Amino acid sequence: MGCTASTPLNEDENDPFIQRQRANDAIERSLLQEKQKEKGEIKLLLLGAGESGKSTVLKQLKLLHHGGFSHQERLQYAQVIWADAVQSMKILIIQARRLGIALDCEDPVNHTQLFECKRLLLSAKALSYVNPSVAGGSGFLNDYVLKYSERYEAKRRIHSTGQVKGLDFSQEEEEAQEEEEDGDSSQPLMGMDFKELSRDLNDTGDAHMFVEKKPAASAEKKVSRDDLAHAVQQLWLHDPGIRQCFSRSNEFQLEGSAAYYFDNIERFADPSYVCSDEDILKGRIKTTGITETDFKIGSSNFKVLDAGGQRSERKKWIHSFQGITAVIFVLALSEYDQMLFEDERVNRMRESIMLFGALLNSKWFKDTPFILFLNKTDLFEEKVKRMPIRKYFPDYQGRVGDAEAGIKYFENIFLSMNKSGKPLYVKRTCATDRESMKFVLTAVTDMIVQQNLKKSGIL
Ligand SMILES: Nc1nc2c(ncn2[C@@H]2O[C@H](COP(=O)(O)OP(=O)(O)OP(=O)(O)O)[C@@H](O)[C@H]2O)c(=O)[nH]1
Ligand SMILES: [Mg+2]
Repeated sequence: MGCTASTPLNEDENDPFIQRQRANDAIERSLLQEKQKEKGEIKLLLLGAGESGKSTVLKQLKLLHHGGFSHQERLQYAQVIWADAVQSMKILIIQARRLGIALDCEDPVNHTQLFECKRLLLSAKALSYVNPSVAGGSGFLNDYVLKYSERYEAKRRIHSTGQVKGLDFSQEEEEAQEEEEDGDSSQPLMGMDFKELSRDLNDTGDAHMFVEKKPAASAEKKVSRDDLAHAVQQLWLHDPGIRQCFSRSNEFQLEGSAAYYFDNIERFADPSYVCSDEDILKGRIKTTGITETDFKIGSSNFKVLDAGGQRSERKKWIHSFQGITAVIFVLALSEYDQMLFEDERVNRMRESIMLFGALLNSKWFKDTPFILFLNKTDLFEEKVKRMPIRKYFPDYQGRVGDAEAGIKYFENIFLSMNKSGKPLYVKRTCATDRESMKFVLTAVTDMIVQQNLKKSGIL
């Protein structure tokens, strides 16, 4: 006979008290497991202004630790890049007119072929070449229409105060409420079907994109993707005015990877094209909300949160501020001469400086280490050769074309924002480059693991 009392099993199971007790035990056990899991988990939060490269950093982590991209993602990016390539070339034509840049393609007598390419392109509806379900469904379509909508742009300007916005969440919440009450600028487009969206993008309301209306007779005939790709390529390679306009793209909004799209347009013209890793790193899909991705790095569990960086997205950030092990703030160094997409009166670099200061010194991150990625170094090194930093930051003393002096200058501005003297690490990055990012991300994740172990008293 053993010393533990054995009770008949059937009697126990029917006893409501014991049943309740067992249910409670199970709940407690699972809460404890959850807590233990969270305790060991490292939470990294990617923050920064829109287009700074946060999602590209996440993509590099996926390549390193998540087995890369899914087939679905490869198909999705092929659709999105194709539509953006066509739209970006249209933008260059229209902006050249606005900036008074002479284009060969406007000359039907001496440049008949280029003229025809331009005509084809301006009459094409970018969205009608996209399979909306593969491209990301109605969410993508809504975002796409808003991105290129002249009417929405005008509304953005009217609504904006032109002031740099920090992290006054109560104010952001109020504004969101107001927008809802007087009809959120983005809402009327939500939930519309593809045909309506496509029409909306092409009607006279978005006139600056579609100044040249095609004749009714040719409206029925859809230009083939190959012909459209050829038109983009010809304009890119053979119209010097297009290149000149491209070199002034800091004066308007253009996709950061537009040159890559044009250089590779033939590949993207194939409707069944499956994107390479490099294509996905160069492609852009704006993040809305906050995505969470789990990684197993060495023996540590990481949760990486990627937040949408545009102003309208920032009111959602606060929901992810708790329990963060480290913040990675991504800055696009090359954007010192560009204005925000959300408000073309605000310099992107200045917005990032203010945003960084507000986050670094906020009560939420009092004890949280920050890692600053000085990103887009490749674009920055090219840009400083032709665009003086002093034009936008008058107190800059370095030589024109001196990339090192330029990086140091901005780095010092960011370091000087650190009021509490808490840990702040700086890394120079080119988030689209696999080799260098492998190195940077390995160093960063190792450092975070070490610090986390120290903090929890294990080291
Ligand atoms: N040349 C170059 N392009 C980069 C670099 N980092 C990011 N990009 C490109 O910049 C664009 C925007 O990058 P994203 O990672 O989507 O930016 P984001 O910060 O996630 O933007 P939001 O989601 O709007 O907040 C993409 O086309 C990227 O390929 C870089 O270091 N060099
Ligand atoms: Mg993003």
